[in-house]
Parts: sequence; structure tokens; C-alpha cells
Amino acid sequence: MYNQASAYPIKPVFKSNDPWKNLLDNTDFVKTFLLEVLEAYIVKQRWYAGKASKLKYIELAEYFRIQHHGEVYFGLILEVNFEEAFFQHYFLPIAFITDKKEAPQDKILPISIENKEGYIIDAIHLESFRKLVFERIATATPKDTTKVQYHKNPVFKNIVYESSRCMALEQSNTSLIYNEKYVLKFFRRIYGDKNPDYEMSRFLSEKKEFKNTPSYVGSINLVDSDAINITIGLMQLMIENEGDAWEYMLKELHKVFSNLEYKKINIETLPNTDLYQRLTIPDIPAQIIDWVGLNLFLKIQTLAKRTAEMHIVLGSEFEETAFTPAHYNGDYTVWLKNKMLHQFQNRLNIVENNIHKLDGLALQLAHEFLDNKNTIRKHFIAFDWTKLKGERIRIHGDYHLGQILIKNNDFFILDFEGEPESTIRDRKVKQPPLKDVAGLFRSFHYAIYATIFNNGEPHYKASQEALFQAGEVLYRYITGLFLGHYVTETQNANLNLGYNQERVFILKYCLLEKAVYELGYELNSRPQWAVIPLKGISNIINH
Ligand SMILES: Nc1ncnc2c1ncn2[C@@H]1O[C@H](COP(=O)(O)OP(=O)(O)O)[C@@H](O)[C@H]1O
Ligand SMILES: O=P(O)(O)O[C@H]1O[C@H](CO)[C@@H](O[C@H]2O[C@H](CO)[C@@H](O)[C@H](O)[C@H]2O)[C@H](O)[C@H]1O
Repeated sequence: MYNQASAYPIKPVFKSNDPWKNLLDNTDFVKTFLLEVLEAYIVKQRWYAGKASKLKYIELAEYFRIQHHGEVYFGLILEVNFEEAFFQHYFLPIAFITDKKEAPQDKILPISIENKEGYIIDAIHLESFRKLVFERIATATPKDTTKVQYHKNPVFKNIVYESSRCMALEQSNTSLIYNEKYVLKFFRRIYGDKNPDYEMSRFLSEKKEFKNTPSYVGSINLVDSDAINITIGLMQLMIENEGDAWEYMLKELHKVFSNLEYKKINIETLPNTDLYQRLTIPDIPAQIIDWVGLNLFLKIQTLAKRTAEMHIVLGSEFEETAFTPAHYNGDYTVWLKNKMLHQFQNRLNIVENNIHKLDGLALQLAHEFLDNKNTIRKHFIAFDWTKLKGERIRIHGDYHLGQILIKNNDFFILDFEGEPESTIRDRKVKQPPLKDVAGLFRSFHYAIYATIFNNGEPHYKASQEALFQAGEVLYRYITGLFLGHYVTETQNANLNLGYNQERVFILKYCLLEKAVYELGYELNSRPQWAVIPLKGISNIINH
């Protein structure tokens, strides 16, 4: 039998006399495959989101065939059950190959089928599978009523397969590039509903023709045994880009912090401004422009404009109820407070369980976080909808600099899947658009502190305290300028964000929420980064 601890054996671990196309009807095979192979395989995958929990067992929830003449692939929907009494679903397409050169990586299981020795592999590594999927989307008919439904935007006619490759990026799903022109994202973790990325992509690009997101090309949805529509794949036009806004920001900020010494700037005498004041470029003192450079401020202005345009489009629907704007009410408030308190309790627990991983400033700030738990809890409870007059709309939900591509000095917004930890229903709840703005502001804060922590002393001569001080001044001007443009744009388009005090209240509420969310994300996936949200939380509760 297969030993999970060892490397894959050379000899097939399973022999089947059934043909490949019937293999999943063989209950012995399914049992061995799930129990003895997939458990070991899945936990090593980049897209597996259950790493912080203890896997109990895997079940095959559903499977379907993707086939053409003699070519057969299986799409597996795996239900991963955890010791902590919850489950997650994953999509894994599989293929059988007899020539291992066909897929040098990611062999799941050596197997002998009808005396032919070979491997079961993740089908995305096989060109013939990628080609078949592409052709299915390219030739999709407007009304597909089969179990696996392929859809395409009618604008895309006569697309012929030329090439395909895996994107090979650090990402939570798996994206393929076709003809160097299209990106097909296979969702790995899947939910019993249409994926918000699919819904938002169709709404923004197909229905509203919003230009600053990749155009929707097509999709694959599975209609499961309960007639629920599950999104498996989303195809969009590829945006040839110069990198993402996170990389751009880190590069720019390194220059900005280097300028402190290069331009002999006295951090103590830098002019300052109030937090979350609406600014325009003429409001920014010459000394600050000289230090930071006008270019970065102009970029922030463009990003504010694109963000506002996205929200204006998302707030412009009057028919499709999934997108029509809503007002604050009691139900929303109960939902929000429950969610916040649950998330906060979970974060307290994560911090307590991981405090041994922290030292120095991070440890000090973690103690401050725990000591302030009542203050933070009160902040989350202090949400009084009767005082709020603005609108709630569908939002991006996980808006940060890593979700934005840069091309020709412009920004393109991607990945509308929503916050990874939220349930699929929660991700579709209409939220204040300022929640996205808060996501981005946290990202500016992250970029500033990542620059200080990553480059630190060897590069910058100033003390860490002085760098924090300069970083906070910079944060105030960047966010103020962003707000100035964002609020003006949305007001001109009659998107109601509420009155000034309301806007600042929502922004601060969402900033703390996001920083608390991030603390859990970092402690679970990269504890050395936890200092960044901890510093963010400290700044928010102390100002
Ligand atoms: N349409 C596109 N054009 C160009 N690059 C893209 C496109 N879609 C995704 N990418 C690249 O792939 C990365 C991951 O995409 P994303 O949708 O965020 O996937 P995930 O949900 O797996 O995080 C993006 O950060 C971007 O670099
Ligand atoms: O995988 P996703 O992109 O959906 O988002 C998760 O991972 C993000 C990190 O890649 C994480 O973002 C946090 O770190 C970013 C820098 O790496 C920073 O720009 C973001 O502001 C910060 O939230 C995100 O929170 C998490 O959901």
C-alpha cells in the first residue's frame, strides 16, 4: 500500500482493469485515491486554504467528465472535512497519462489501467486538456443547459486555439494564459454559488462596459446535483502590464525614504495635515512635494479616480437586485456586528496562540492589542445605522494594491472574489464603498511600513522612530489626496457616501476591521509580517 510519508513509489499503487473513463465508478479506487493519495497531495498545494486547520478526511462530493471523442478528463469536487467541524470544497481536474514527459510536474498517482502504466495528474498541466477547455468556451452556445455550462461573451467570435501555459504565479487559484491574449482562472476553492469574481466581471465589463477591469470573455459553471450554479472558471482578456501597484508602490516608497537622507530632510520639521482631510495637489506643501515627488501624488489621484469610477458603476444599477444600492438598516447592523465580534474573538485567539512567534516591536504591540481588547470591541459595537444616510453597494471586497495592475500610467482592477475568509453569501452583501477605500488605505500603510521594515537601517540613516514619523506624514498626504479626489468624483456622479462625519466614521470603522482581519491573515500565513497590521491597529486606536 502507498506510504504517505515516502516519495511516490515507481510502481503503480493501484491497478485497474476498468477503463479510465469508468474509473470513478470503482469504489475501491475512489477510497484509496481519496484516503491514501489526495490527503497527502492536497495539503502541499499552494491553492489549499486549509493549512491552518487539521484535515480529517476528504470525500468526493461530485465529479463530472470533460470529454471529446476518446479524450476523457474528470473534474473532481472534493469536500475536505476538518477536525474543527467545518469543511471546504476544492476543484481538481484530473487526467491519465502514460508518457510522463507530457506533464513533468504534479503527478498525483502512479497507476496501471488496463495494463497500461501511467500517472494521474492535475489536468491543467496537460496541453490537450487546456485546449479542450478553451475550445469549449470558444464554441459555447448562448443557452447551455448541460451539467457543465460553458459561456462566452458574444463579442468574441472565431477565436482559435494557438497556445496555452500556466501563469506560474503565487496565487490562490490557478490561471492559464491562452494565445498570450486570454487569462482563464480555474477557481480551486469553490463555493455552492456563482463566484463573485464571475458576477462582478460580467456586470462591470459586459453590462456596464467599465474599462479599467479585464474584459469578460467566458466562463465555466457547474450545475450540481442540487441545481446550484457553481463557478469553476473565468476567462478574461489579458492586460499586458508593467506589474502591479504593490510592486510599484514599494519601488516608489524606497525612493521616497532614500530622499530623506539624500535631500537632507529634517523629519521633525516636515509639515503635517489632519488625518482623512480632503486634499487636492495645491493643498500639499511644496516641502512635501519636493520630498515625495509630484509623480507619486499624480498616480494616487488617478487611482482615486478609477476607484471612484468603479464604485459609481457598481452603484448605478436599478434592475438587477444583486446590484441595486441599499441603505443601512437594522438587519445589516446585526449582521455586521455579529461578523465583527466573531472575527475579533477569532483574532484574539490567534494572537494568544501565536504570541510565542513574536518578538521585539511585534510582541510589544501584540500585548497592546490584547490589553485594548475592550476598546476595540466597543469600536465595533458602536455602529448606529440610524445616523447613516449613505448608500451600500456591491464592492470589490478585498481591495489592495496587489489586486491592481499598472499599464500606461493607468490602473486596472482585478480579482473581485472578495475577502477569502468570508462565506460566499457574506461576500455578496452590499457594503459601504468606503470599505474598499479603507482596504486600499491599509495597503498604503502596509507599503510604507514594509518599506521601513524591509530596508531599515542599512539603507536609511534615520532611526526607526523617525522613519515611522515620516511614514505617518506621508500616509496622511497620500490618503488625504486620495479622499479629496475620490469624494469629489463620487459626489459629482451622485453616489451617496454620506455626510463628512459619516464618511470619516465609516472609514475608521473599516480601517480597524481590515487591520484586525490582516492580523489573522499574517499570523496564519507569514508571522514576520504581523508587525505591520499590529502597528496599524496601534495607530488607529491611539489617534
Ligand atoms: N486579465 C489579466 N491580465 C493580466 N494579468 C492578470 C489577469 N488576471 C490575473 N492576472 C495576474 O494574475 C494574478 C493573480 O490573479 P487573481 O485574479 O488575483 O488570482 P487569485 O484569485 O488566484 O489571487 C494577478 O495579480 C495578475 O498579476
Ligand atoms: O490572496 P488575496 O490577494 O485575496 O489577499 C490575501 O493576501 C494578501 C497578501 O498577498 C493580503 O494583503 C495584505 O498584504 C498586502 C501586501 O502583501 C497588502 O497590500 C494588503 O493591504 C494587506 O491586506 C490580504 O489581506 C489577504 O486577504
